[in-house]
Amino acid sequence: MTRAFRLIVIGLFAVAIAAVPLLFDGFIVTLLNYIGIYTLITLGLVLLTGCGGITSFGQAAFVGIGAYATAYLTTAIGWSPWIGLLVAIALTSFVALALGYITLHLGGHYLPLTTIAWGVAIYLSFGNFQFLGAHGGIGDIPPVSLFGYAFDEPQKLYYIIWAFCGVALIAAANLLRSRQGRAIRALRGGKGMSESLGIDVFWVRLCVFVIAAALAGVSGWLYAHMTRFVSPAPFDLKAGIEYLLMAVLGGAGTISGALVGAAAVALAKNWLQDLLPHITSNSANLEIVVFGCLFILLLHKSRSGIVPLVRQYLPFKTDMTAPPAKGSGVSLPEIAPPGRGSVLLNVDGMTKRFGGLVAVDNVSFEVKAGTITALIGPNGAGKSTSFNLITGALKLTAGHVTFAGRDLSGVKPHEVVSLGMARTFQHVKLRPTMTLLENVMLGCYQRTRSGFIAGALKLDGVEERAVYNEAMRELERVGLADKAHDLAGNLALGQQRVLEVARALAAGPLLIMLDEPAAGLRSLEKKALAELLRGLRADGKSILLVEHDMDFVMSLADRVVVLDFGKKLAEGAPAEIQANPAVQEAYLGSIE
Ligand SMILES: Nc1ncnc2c1ncn2[C@@H]1O[C@H](COP(=O)(O)OP(=O)(O)OP(=O)(O)O)[C@@H](O)[C@H]1O
Repeated sequence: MTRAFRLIVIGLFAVAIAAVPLLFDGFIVTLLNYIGIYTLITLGLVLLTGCGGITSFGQAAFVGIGAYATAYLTTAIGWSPWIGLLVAIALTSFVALALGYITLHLGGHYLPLTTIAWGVAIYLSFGNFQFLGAHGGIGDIPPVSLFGYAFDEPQKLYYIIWAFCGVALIAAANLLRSRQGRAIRALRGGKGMSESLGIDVFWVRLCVFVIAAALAGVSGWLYAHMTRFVSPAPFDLKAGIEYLLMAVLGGAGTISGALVGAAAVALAKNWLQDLLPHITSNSANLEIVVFGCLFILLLHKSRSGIVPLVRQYLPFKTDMTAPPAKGSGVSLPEIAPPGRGSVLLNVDGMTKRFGGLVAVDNVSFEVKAGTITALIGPNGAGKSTSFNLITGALKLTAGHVTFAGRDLSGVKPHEVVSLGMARTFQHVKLRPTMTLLENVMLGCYQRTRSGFIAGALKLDGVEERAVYNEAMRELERVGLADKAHDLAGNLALGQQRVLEVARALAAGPLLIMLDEPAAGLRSLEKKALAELLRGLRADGKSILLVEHDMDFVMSLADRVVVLDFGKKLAEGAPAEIQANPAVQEAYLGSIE
């Protein structure tokens, strides 16, 4: 979708929204008010669950905190609802910060389970605090007013609700296109991939968790001043599940999905509330059953939700990538390369035990600046484990790794890339739903600084242009520039490996660590890759590679280190290694 077309769509949507209270009755306006309030909560879940992969059943509790905060302050203390808004945002953010700090390091299904636990705990607390009116709740909440004008009717508050929605939708869309937005979208690729790009996974997860909670808090504030009454019931676990359903139904990874999902569930609920009493006297329970069936149907038909399903049939594609850069006055910071031939990486007595298994046993070697070093050996020899130890993805049991003169013990995995070390993986780790360009732009993460606010407010234009230019340069270098706007998931495996190399290069590394880069490549592609690596060496880059294709290795490497059963078996120039009887027996003989 072109920028102009997108602006026209947004403009028409804004005009339509603005006209509604003038054209429709109170019932429709109230329904739209609820849709707007739900959209804010769902938008948080789009960022948190759809993009960041963190499933939360507890968002209703944050809505409750926002609602109760303003209800209490405006009724018991008599403060302005606008102060109530600030406190609602601050309180939900603070509670999210505390809960996130304690729980977000958990993986798998443990984290969603904790969201149920704290969601229920917060909901139950509302009913137990006397100063919050216990189960009776708080009534007589004043309306929001601005310069003496009270937004005391649904038709009036409608504009406030949709103004908040509009700002939040645009800010979230900007955020997802920015540096930190790409980091959020990378989270689903796993910790190993994100950390290798320099992303502090815990910190990004915490930030997106707080943003989602703050959006729920704002929604709670709007809810309190719309209904003018709060009680615990609307903030229970069932509501939390419904919000999650909205996000999944709309399209959990899409901004417009928040609006579509919120509208779909609100309309369906409304329709069911009219219909079900004709069928049963216990319509509330049947409503849940119908929702459950709809959910199952959706997961069968389109797991990614309504928006991605509809998008397949649209005549244009949406592209999250920054527009082509105009002007080239900015460039990303480079790390000064060490003198050619100086020791860049020193591995000394590196050892790793997994229980009783010694996967890497007292291995030592060096990589000199401007050279290609290959790490070879039979399956299970400890090559990938060595990579993970050097990059900090695994902790050493014993030994030292020194890079560019710095001892890496104590350096966190996501900090290593900023020292000038970038890597690829034996099993390719890309984001298949992001374009090639976005995947490579992710590689620039550590060379840039824009934060969440800069991204949401689009204050990062200069840096984004530089990132775009750098990513295109690396895609051209590896021969994938013509596919820059395609999805990475549509590439053949060989090309995905090459894309990973481009992403590693975008980090501006001194040392590029390639784990089986030629696996799955056809012979012409291998030749092109070998040429690329020679070119990088000529530019002063150092390369450490693990590879099973011996023709590829021997024609390329300056030095070869052979591992066998975790131990270093031999080290030398390719010709020496090929002539080494021990290596012949342990490895080279067996692969011919
Ligand atoms: N996380 C882990 N826990 C336990 N054992 C592991 C772990 N990772 C690797 N190993 C074991 O360590 C040994 C070395 O594995 P590694 O993957 O480093 O070998 P490799 O040389 O890269 O092999 P390949 O060429 O097949 O990739 C193997 O015996 C493997 O089973």
